[in-house]
Amino acid sequence: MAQTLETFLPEGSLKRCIEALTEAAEEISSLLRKGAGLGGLSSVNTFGDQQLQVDVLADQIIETALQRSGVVETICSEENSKERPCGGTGFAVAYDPLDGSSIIDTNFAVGTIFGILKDGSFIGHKGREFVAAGCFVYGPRTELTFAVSDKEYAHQFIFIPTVSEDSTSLDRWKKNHIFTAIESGKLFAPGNLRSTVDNIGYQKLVNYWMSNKYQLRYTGGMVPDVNQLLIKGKGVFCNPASLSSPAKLRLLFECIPLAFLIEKAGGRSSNGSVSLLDIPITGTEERSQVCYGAKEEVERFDAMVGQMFS
Ligand SMILES: O=P(O)(O)OC[C@H]1O[C@](O)(COP(=O)(O)O)[C@@H](O)[C@@H]1O
Repeated sequence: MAQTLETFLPEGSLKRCIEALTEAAEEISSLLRKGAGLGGLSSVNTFGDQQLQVDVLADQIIETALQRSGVVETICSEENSKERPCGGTGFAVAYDPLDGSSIIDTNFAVGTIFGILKDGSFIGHKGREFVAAGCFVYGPRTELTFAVSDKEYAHQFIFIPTVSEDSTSLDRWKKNHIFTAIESGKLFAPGNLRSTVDNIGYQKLVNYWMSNKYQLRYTGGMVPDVNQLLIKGKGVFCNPASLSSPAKLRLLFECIPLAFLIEKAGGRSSNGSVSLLDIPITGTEERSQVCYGAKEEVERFDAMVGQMFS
């Protein structure tokens, strides 16, 4: 019988926190499948992005679930980046409620990204201190891919909406993968390609991938595009910056949690010079260029793109 999240996580506050996130993800997943909230809102988030109704809905669903858990002291999100009380004790949780706003209308896979720290604030900490991080993928299947600090590797669970008398909500999440390595392999997911106009290092790197017949696999959704590196066990994802196309990805809500996942699965992460897990968190609104993938691929990114424009 497949292991479930119920038996994978030891009893305790982290299990309660992950359970709250799964309950929210189940609700968001059903919202998306019903096509709810696709319309734009007049409001913008703290990063100045126009918000979709479903962005704000997902943000509220996660906030409510974390409040109900009683184990979360502080939350902040891409839709509302200010750290704010969550009424519980124990963790600080940072999240991007719905990553891929620009591709929801095209019905591509999107996701929720989260990072958990055992403290009341993220400020002054680093991603390497997180106790757990990961993402929910809302594609043909709804899946959770995450890692915890006191367990090896990264793990994936698929949501099977079964209801039986003696099962808990976490029993609906069945183990379907363990990720132990990300090797070199010819798969590339090149974000912010328009920055190749004035980022010559990135231009040369893209030419390298193409002249070495790398396979292009890019949807424009960070969650499915990074998650594929774990599933395929190979390749490279990047979203570099340039003067004309500055960094857009949010360090705390997107870059660090996915770096935690990739590095637990044996891959590497970088901002062009250091691991994203070694960048001190000085605020909740920082952006960064990113690269994730096999050791060799990330080293090539650092050598050819580096940190010129971030
Ligand atoms: O269009 P680009 O520059 O390739 O960047 C796409 C990136 O921006 C994002 O859409 C940003 O995410 P949001 O949808 O949360 O704003 C990522 O999912 C994706 O990887």
